[in-house]
Amino acid sequence: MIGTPYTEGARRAMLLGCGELGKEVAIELQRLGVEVIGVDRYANAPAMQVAHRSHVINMLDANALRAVIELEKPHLVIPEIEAIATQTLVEMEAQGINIIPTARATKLTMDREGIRRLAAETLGLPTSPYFFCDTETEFNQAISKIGLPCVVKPVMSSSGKGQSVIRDVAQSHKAWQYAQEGGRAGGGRIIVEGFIAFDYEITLLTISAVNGIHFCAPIGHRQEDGDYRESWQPQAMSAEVLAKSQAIASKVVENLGGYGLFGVELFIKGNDVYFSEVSPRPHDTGLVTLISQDLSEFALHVRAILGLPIPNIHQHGPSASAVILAEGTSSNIRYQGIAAALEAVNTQLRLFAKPDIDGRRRLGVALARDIDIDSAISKALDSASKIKVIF
Ligand SMILES: Nc1ncnc2c1ncn2[C@@H]1O[C@H](COP(=O)(O)OP(=O)(O)OP(=O)(O)O)[C@@H](O)[C@H]1O
Ligand SMILES: NCC(=O)N[C@@H]1O[C@H](COP(=O)([O-])[O-])[C@@H](O)[C@H]1O
Ligand SMILES: [Mg+2]
Repeated sequence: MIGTPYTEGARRAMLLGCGELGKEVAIELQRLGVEVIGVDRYANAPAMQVAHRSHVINMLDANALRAVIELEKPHLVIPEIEAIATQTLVEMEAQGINIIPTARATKLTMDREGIRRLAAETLGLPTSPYFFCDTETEFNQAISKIGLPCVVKPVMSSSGKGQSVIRDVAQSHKAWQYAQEGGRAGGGRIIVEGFIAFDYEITLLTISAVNGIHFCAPIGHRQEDGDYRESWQPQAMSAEVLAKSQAIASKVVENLGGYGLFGVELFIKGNDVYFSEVSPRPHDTGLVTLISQDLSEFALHVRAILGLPIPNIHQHGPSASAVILAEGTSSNIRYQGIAAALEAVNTQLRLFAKPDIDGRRRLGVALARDIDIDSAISKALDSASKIKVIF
C-alpha cells in the first residue's frame, strides 16, 4: 500500500545524495506516488529539484545524518553516494529504519578494503592481487611484491579520485602523494592492485527483488582518469563468460543482502572474469538504460526497493551513452546546441541541472540507439559534442 504524499499514509523515501543518479530515482519514485525527501551537501542538487522537499547537511557528520533521519522518519533511506556516515546507518537500521539495500552493504562498499576482503577472502572470487598500506614504506614493499604496472587508489574514494597507474618505479612517490590527496577522508589507507590487462570491462546490473535475482544485459564502458566517458549495451560476450559473470554477481549481491539494484564491475580477459567492485545502487555507466531498456536501472531500483515484482526487462537493442563534461568555474551555467544534439533519430539527452561548477564536472549525458554498438556510440558522442556549455 502506498498513500498520498503530504498525507498521513504517505510512503516516505529519503535520498542520501541528490546527483544525476538520484534525480532519476526521484522521478521513478514520484511516478509511483512516493513522497521524496532529498538530502545532499549543497542546495538545489539535481534530485532536490524533483523531490517534495530537501535538506542540506554534511552526510559524513553522524549527528547531522541521525538528526535528519529522526526528523523525517522515512520508511526507506536510499543512499545515492558512498560518502555517508555509514556507521550511523548501521545504528539506524538496528532501530528499524529500512536502509537500501542494507546498512552493511553501504558500509562495506564505502571502503575498498571492506568489499575487496569480502569478495576475495570470504567469497573466494577472482580479483586482482592487492595489498593495503598505511605508510609509504609499506607501499613501496607492496609495489615490489605485486610488480608493475599496478594501480593505486585511496580506500575511500570514487570516480577515480586519487587513483593512478604506476608503470615505472620512478612514478611511485607521486602516486603515493596523489592517493593521499585524493582520499575522501583526507589521506590514509590505500590499496595497491595488480594491473589487469583486460580485453574489456563491464557493469553487470543485478537486481535483487521480491521475485528473485534479475540481470540486465551487460554494459560495456570506457574509462578515462578513472571516470566513465561512454557506455554501451549489450556488450558482446560469450555465453560462458556471461554465465561466469552472473555467477559472481549473484554471490556478491546475495551476500550483501536486501532489495535493490547493484552495479557489479567486472574485468574480462579471455575466459577469465575478475571482480573489481560493486555499487549497491544504480551505476553511472547504467545511464545508458534510460534509452536501452523499457525499465531503466532507476525504475528497476525503485521496483525492487518497494518490494514490487520485476516480471521482465525488455532491452531495445544496441544503445550507448556519452557523458557531457565541462571544466571551469561558474554558478550561471547555460547550454547551447540542444536542438542540434537531438536532430538524429533515436537520440535523447539528460541535462542534470547542477547549480554550479568549479573544476571538471559531469553535467549531462547523450543517449542513442542504432543498428549496432559502434554506430550507437558514435551517435551518442556526436550528440554530446553538439552541446556547448556556456559560463
Ligand atoms: N586493477 C586494475 N587493473 C586494470 N584497470 C583497473 C584496475 N582498477 C581499476 N582500473 C580501471 O580504473 C577504473 C576505475 O576504477 P575503480 O572502479 O576501482 O574506481 P572508482 O574510483 O571506484 O570509480 P567509480 O566510482 O566511477 O566506480 C576501472 O573501471 C578500470 O577501468
Ligand atoms: N561514480 C559515481 C557517480 O557517478 N555518482 C553520481 O555523481 C553525483 C555526484 O556528482 P558531482 O561530483 O558532480 O557532485 C552523485 O550524486 C551520483 O549521482
Ligand atoms: Mg568503479
